[in-house]
Amino acid sequence: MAYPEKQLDKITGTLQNVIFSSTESYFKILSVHIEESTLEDWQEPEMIATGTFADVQEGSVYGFYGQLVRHPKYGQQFKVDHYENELPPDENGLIKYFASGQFTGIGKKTAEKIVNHLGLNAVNLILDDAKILDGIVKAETARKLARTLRLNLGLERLFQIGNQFGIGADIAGRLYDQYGNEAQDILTQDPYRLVFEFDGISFKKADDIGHKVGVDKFDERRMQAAVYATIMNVTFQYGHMFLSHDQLLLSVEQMLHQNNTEMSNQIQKAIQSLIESNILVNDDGRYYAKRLYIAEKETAINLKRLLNTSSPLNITANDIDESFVTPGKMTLDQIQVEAVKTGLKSQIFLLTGGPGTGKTTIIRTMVATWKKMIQNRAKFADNTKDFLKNYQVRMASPTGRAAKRMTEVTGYDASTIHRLLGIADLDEPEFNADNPIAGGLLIIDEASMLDIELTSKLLAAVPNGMKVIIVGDSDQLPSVGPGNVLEDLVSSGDITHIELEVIYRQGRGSSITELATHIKNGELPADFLENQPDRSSFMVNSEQASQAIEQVVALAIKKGYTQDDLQILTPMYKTSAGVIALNQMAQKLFNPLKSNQKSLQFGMTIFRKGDKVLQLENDSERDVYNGDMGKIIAVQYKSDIGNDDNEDRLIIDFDGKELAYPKKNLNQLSLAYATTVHKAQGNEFQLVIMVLTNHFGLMLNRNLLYTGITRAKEALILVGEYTAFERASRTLVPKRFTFLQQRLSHSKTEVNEHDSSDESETIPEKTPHLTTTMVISSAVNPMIGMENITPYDFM
Ligand SMILES: Nc1ncnc2c1ncn2[C@@H]1O[C@H](COP(=O)(O)OP(=O)(O)OP(=O)(O)O)[C@@H](O)[C@H]1O
Repeated sequence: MAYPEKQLDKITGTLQNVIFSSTESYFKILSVHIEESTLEDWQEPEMIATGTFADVQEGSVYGFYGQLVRHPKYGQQFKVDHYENELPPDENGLIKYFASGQFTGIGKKTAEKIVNHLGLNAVNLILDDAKILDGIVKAETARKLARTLRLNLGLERLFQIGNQFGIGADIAGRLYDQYGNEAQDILTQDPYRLVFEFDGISFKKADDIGHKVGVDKFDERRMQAAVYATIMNVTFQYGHMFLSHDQLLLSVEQMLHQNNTEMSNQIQKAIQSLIESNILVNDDGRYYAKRLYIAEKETAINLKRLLNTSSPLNITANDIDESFVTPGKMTLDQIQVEAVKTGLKSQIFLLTGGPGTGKTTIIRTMVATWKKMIQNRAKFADNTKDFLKNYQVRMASPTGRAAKRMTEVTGYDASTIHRLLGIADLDEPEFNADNPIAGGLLIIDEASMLDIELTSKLLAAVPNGMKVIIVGDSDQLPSVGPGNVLEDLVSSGDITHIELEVIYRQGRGSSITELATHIKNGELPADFLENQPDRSSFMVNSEQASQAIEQVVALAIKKGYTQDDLQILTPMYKTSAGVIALNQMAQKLFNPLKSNQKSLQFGMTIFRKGDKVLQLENDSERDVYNGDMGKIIAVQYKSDIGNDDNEDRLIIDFDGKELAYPKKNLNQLSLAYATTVHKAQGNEFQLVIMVLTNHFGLMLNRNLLYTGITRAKEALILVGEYTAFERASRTLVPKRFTFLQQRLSHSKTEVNEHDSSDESETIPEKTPHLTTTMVISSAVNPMIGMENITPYDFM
């Protein structure tokens, strides 16, 4: 195999010592004594080399390929792209190497025999395939020799091979962690296996490698990986639970850029094989990834289980009446009272409503009423303490912020659902069907964010008899992960549901809730462009949007708004009015660079003390989740006193919890002055600046706009193009293909693995992302009423 190499300099030298070795990655800093080099400008006998290295040995000779760079603090050093162990250069040296005693069963004679047969390239030939030693040494000796060579050189080789395939050292290191010495064979002989098993190699990457190593285009491993990757992309990118046969076929053909009869036959064969090997499920024409099928099926089964049990407390209407606690001096309206009473009586209850309709008020009332009721009952229990524990209220939400808010309003502990279930990364939850959570009443808020997999885990851990109250706003964006849980539960009709419609929020923030109601109904209000005490719109064309936002933010700062109060929301990362550009702009305004200020850079982002930051992924172990916002309270360099990470790091405060982010973890963070609407779900801010322009094209939909504006508690400023806002308000988010609703509605027929009842769900024939049609509003003058408006009008 010959793969093209990058043009790099080479230093050959003896490793003198390892100055630094990261404990969590393969990053190392080495001091190298140079024996030979292609660098023209370097005259010193030694050089500092940095990069990703396997278990390198001090005193050994290596060839380092890379470039001379200037580190701002440490001066010139050699940044290593890849390296190789410089094996002895002649036959005598190689014989000595094999006979050195480190290879069991090999003395001088056997070493000579190996080198005579295999020549100077013996090591590489053995690493490629140990069978080459057949007939030269005994099978057992050959096996041990190959094993020791791989232990010594395997990861180094993997780095080199990975480099030739465009796989960086991080991924190569992770491959080695997962597969050990087998990684090299997998990469070069069966790269498609990685699509199924390894998080970090896409189908496209595997296919590039497959192509280079000569895998046939109809090879069944390629076909199966293509089908699997397609279904995973469609479900995890677009939220669908399944595809029809034709959608799946069409999407795979599109991914492979080929649609002829032969290809179509091979894809269908691959679909069949994946079903036989239990990776896909064909559920009456709905093609699921097995794990999603199980999640949907178990969600339905657990909901039915819970619906069919009753609380041992046997709560009556009278019990609730006697314990009813109204929060503060408020008088709940009839439907709110009914929601509290029905909710506490039902085994499972759904409460939905837009902003300001009293969902939190009802949670407060329910919790207070439940607490009183349980305390009354506890008087008659054998063991009061146990009784109170067994019937305690549990509260959780998909995000940390929402959980914190629940705690604040109810005075009861709430947590993220991950925390409630004890989900640590990749492991099974600590609480599950065999080890259920304790309590008598479970309240889940922000349920629009529930995806099917989290819901399935949650419901499995709910014991029989525990009441479940699910609260959310079904007009918000659906969950990031697959499924459409809240809407499916509502439309199943099998679960008691009350929708709150009257908006109670008054004063500041109230015209925002009115606007939300209009948008929910698919229209912009007639007064959209008129300034309200709590809402204003600033219509500019897309090129002017970022400048307009800059002016608005500058003015907000003058008026005393802090970075915690203000949030810029935009649909996408790129474009001049996207997250990345707006963050850079807002950072300059909120946290301008001071001279000699410490900072850490990751990609294009420079983090410094005082910056508002966003966590981009779930880290259950540290209890910090995708969408959590924090503030950088310190930037610590490696040499700083008190830095026990031994590398540069940030200290971030997430609502009172301080976490360290060494440099290698900075990929989990971004600045958070501006975020996507998706990332802001579950969070609320005093002032929201919402940006929509027609550049955001297919992202413009009603749920996105609705979710964005309802993040604003006190004031909302809309910036962008009127037509974009109008288009968003008229465009429904594409429907997700799910079957939870039908599985629930068909509760009379047992849902099981072979369920093939005659559900008459019609599956749209084409994949939605391929055919999404947008309902674009009729022409409206974008500058209506804009003549005299300046940013001053908006504050
Ligand atoms: N029946 C009522 N009478 C008077 N005020 C009410 C009533 N119900 C709710 N409110 C008030 O309306 C405001 C909004 O209520 P609440 O926060 O419970 O709504 P919500 O649906 O949780 O809103 P959001 O989703 O925006 O947080 C609160 O100030 C609350 O005190």
